[in-house]
Amino acid sequence: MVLGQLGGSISRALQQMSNATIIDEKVLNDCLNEITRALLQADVQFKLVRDMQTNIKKIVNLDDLAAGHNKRRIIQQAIFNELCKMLDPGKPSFTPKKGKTSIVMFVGLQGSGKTTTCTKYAYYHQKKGWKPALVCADTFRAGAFDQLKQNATKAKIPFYGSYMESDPVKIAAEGVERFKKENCDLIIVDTSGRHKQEAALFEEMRQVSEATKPDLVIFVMDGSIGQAAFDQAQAFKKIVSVGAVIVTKMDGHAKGGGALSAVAATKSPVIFLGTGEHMDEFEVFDVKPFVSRLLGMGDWSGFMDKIHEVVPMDQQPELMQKLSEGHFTLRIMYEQFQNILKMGPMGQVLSMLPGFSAELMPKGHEKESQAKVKRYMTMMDSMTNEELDSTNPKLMNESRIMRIARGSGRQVRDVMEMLEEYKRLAKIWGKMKGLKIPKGGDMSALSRNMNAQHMSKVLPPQMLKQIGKGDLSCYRNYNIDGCSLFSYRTGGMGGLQSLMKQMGSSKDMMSMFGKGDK
Ligand SMILES: Nc1nc2c(ncn2[C@@H]2O[C@H](COP(=O)(O)OP(=O)(O)OP(=O)(O)O)[C@@H](O)[C@H]2O)c(=O)[nH]1
Repeated sequence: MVLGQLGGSISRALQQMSNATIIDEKVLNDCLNEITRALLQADVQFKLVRDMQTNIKKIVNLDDLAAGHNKRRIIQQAIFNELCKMLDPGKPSFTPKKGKTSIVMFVGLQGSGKTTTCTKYAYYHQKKGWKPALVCADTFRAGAFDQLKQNATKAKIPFYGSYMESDPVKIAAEGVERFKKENCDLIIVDTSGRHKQEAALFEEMRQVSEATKPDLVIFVMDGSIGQAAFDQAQAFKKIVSVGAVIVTKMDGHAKGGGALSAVAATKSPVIFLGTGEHMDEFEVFDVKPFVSRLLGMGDWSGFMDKIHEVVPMDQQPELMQKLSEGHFTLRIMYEQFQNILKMGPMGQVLSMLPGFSAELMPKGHEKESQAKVKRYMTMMDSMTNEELDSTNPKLMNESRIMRIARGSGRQVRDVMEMLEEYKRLAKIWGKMKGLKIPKGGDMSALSRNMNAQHMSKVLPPQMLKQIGKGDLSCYRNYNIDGCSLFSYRTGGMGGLQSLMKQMGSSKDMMSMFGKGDK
């Protein structure tokens, strides 16, 4: 994702500034010019970038800063604030309430990903216990209704549309009426898209809006449209009251800067990002953690949320209990591998950690790591329950190893390698023995109290050392190996502690850049 490149360029500019012995006007200007270049390359509108530069210069008056002030921190904070300001229109969008009927209308150009996003939006809410429904008021594109019907059926979401009726306004009104009667709490109306901004599309859109009286109009924008984003978003805003933006295709070549422009044009917040064609490739958009990640400052809370997301809540206390008793079995390793695969691209997850940006993660290694994890899991699929649940290393004798190799179509040495990995991990996890589990198994309490010591258990010692040195270049070559991911949970406090010192305590950092400790 090109947005990763933007983050990388901004982090590098900040890093270069930090390397300078004295921070004077020239160093500040060089840093700002570098950031300006990066933003323009990412398709952020020129005026926005220029305003940002002027604002930062106004805030950071080097002459006024008394000696002893941490100029780097002040500059970094100013850049952080300005980027947040660009993405935060100052007022939140209308938020539908579960159990109370809300009508949400989707608008956007043809191919922006409206229909796909409608289903993702419905699916996201359905998973959270809502009763969503989809109405297809796109009568312009022949396959639109079929597409929506197919997606909705897959996700078991009720839908409404017609092959015969050609009046989108009539369909929209009928669909909304029907689902109101059925007590759906989130009625989503998909509208037609056209090649470009044309009068007929806008008139139709206005009429659909008038007939359905949406509580929220979401403008769906293809993240790769670049500089055109501002005008396009503004044109839609003039006709219907756009209240929120969803930027799609952020997984592809999207430069992402268009998102910033769309916010400025519609004065509406980005609420989600589309990150793939699949139903669950949909991320809630949160300004501060997003900018933190862009600047390579990490997003602790996002990282922990991701972990909570993939380790089922009901498994967390049980897992911790077993680990605290010193029981690390092959089954636990298997379940952990499953969780890792669910976590999604490693680069994306690691970009939530301070010092990382998605760009710094070598792409090629992700596939390799995943293939290795999958290979290990295939071998474990050929094991008996007794083997999976045992903590006795002697159980795995020669004949069992040969049987597993045969059963999984792998070589004996592959099975040996997997068992070696298990032993290594068992040793590491053995250190969890005696861990105090929060009362009632409340794992979120554990993560809320996250500090340097906890983080040191999830990061590899080499990485901690490099983070401490502030040397990000190493990540280009850092061999992210799916299996050594587990070794991230061991040792190496020094680096992280010094990082924390540089940035203030983790608590400071979270309240400054993220959601903060609750
Ligand atoms: N990679 C990627 N593809 C996406 C994403 N969102 C949508 N798409 C794809 O973009 C294409 C167009 O998406 P649609 O949902 O049909 O777009 P639309 O805006 O409804 O199009 P019209 O109905 O013609 O206006 C499809 O191939 C989708 O699979 C995304 O976040 N990432």
